[in-house]
Amino acid sequence: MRAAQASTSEAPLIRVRGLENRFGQHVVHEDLELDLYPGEILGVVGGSGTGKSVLLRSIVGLLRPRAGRIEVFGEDLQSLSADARSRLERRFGVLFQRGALFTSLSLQENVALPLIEHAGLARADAEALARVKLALAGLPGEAAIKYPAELSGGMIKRAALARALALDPEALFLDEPTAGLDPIGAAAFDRLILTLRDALGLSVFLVTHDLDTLYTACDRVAVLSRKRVLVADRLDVVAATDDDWIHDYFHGPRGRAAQRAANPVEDP
Ligand SMILES: Nc1ncnc2c1ncn2[C@@H]1O[C@H](COP(=O)(O)OP(=O)(O)OP(=O)(O)O)[C@@H](O)[C@H]1O
Repeated sequence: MRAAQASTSEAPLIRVRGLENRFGQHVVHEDLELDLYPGEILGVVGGSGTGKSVLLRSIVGLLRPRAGRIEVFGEDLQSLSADARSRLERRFGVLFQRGALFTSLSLQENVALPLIEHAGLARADAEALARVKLALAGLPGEAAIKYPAELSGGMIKRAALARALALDPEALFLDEPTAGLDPIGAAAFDRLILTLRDALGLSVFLVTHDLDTLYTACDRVAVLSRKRVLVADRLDVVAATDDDWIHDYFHGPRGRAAQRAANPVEDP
């Protein structure tokens, strides 16, 4: 397993306390607690429908929780004015599950858009910077003028990542970034996230079902279950937690294979 980069002794970058989310009678989160520390890659896992995406959307300000407190960079999200909130939200980069690129725009136009809208750059400057971001996300130069429909799933993810990086965020939120990628593409994406975190000092909140991602990229893992975070800790601690879902997930055939791949010499 990789060494943890984050210092959990520092003040958290994001602090969630007493979070409650519900849709009608359906309670998704109740008294949920979670921290994201500076420089860490936090993997967020849980069964389907346990509220991983809802948690992500609450933290980035796309969903107003029913109750609770979300502190981001030391500020209480709910008590900020709309302007202050919008300034704060620009310090996040978000990669949504399906990439959410504009299909009628080329990749460089997609990535340039936040630079024009939020940073006030002229189009030519924004597109030049967009090409740098696309390269940072591992795309070849000729991809810049392509349209999303012309790209593979892996390239779309990279373009969406480039857009999430457009405004030089301090924290990156990724919703199932390797879903739909083949294993080689997924492994390359995991390495890219690690490289970017190390190079740019990002803190990363990463929703995933991908066990390989947990083993190769994450410093800590948070498990969502029964409306809250059941445990958030290093992977070995989480995997040893006494809980049926955790046991099935980490110690089933896929979990064992991911662990073997991550620790080939430790396996008998
Ligand atoms: N806008 C909404 N209106 C009503 N219910 C919603 C809404 N968004 C999410 N939900 C419900 O909240 C629950 C949690 O959804 P969420 O998408 O966060 O799950 P998840 O853990 O990310 O699942 P998956 O792993 O399948 O992506 C689900 O039961 C979902 O149907």
